[in-house]
Amino acid sequence: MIALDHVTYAYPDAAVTVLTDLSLHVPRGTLCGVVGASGAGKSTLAKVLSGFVPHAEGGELAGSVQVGGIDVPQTPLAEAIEKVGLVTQNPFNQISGAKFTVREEIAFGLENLGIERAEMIMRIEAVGELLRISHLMDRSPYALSGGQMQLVAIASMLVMRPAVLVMDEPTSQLDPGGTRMVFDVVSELTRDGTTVVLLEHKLEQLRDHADQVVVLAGGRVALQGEPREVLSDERLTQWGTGSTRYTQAARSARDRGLDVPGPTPVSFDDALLTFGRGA
Ligand SMILES: Nc1ncnc2c1ncn2[C@@H]1O[C@H](COP(=O)(O)OP(=O)(O)OP(=O)(O)O)[C@@H](O)[C@H]1O
Repeated sequence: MIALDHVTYAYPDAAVTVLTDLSLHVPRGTLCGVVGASGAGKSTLAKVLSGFVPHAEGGELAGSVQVGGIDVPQTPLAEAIEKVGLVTQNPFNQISGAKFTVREEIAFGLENLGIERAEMIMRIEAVGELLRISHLMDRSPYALSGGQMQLVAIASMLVMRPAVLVMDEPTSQLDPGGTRMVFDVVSELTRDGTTVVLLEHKLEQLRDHADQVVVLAGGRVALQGEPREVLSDERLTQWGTGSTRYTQAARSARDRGLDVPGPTPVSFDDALLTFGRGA
């Protein structure tokens, strides 16, 4: 469903490449988490996957980018958007600026897709309930809190039902309850066949929800695999991603000679099982 092969990219007039000979394959219906230090190129990868690079930002892109059945660099952005939805890091940038209410804002993409009115109404109501924003529908998109705006930005993408969703830190402005809800919604979408790439710093959430995790470092995929294995890898510190408090606690216990059985825990649930108090 996603096949990037030997992708190299530099922004216009930049002396160095941000992505260098990067290859990444993600099967359909997978929730793929991407982690990496600040500046590792996560947002750039999101823009490559969705076509904003190079279509909107220019620059030099080499290699092959196949996403949701299309060759992204060869497909006009307006068409690519139908297949690959991008939730940007800053929801304020995603608001169209052309609509007076949240309902109209969420309808904006559907209008461009030519979806008929009854279907549009049905989809908007459904996404409003799913993300618990039905009560905001008549508000101005600019009279929302950062977290509410983030949910509206996510709703605007989900409502178009793209085959692939790329989400760049979609829960950065949400409280823990909102974060859990978004991760649960996204997991549910993958069960229905949507492929999701989630660029994220919240390692515990990725451990609990992702099917696979990718570490970006030096413009390449440094590591890719099962979430617990990847997120407890000792090299994460050297790659600038850090580790969760549960991983740190287990390591420090081992350093003091204590017996911490099994694989290193990453999340609270892992820690419960590791210390024998699970289920
Ligand atoms: N429009 C641009 N023009 C030139 N350089 C850019 C542009 N956008 C990003 N960069 C550079 O590309 C590199 C990767 O940036 P990117 O935003 O992709 O990293 P990131 O991993 O998403 O970081 P963060 O976690 O801080 O969001 C950085 O060195 C950044 O300065």
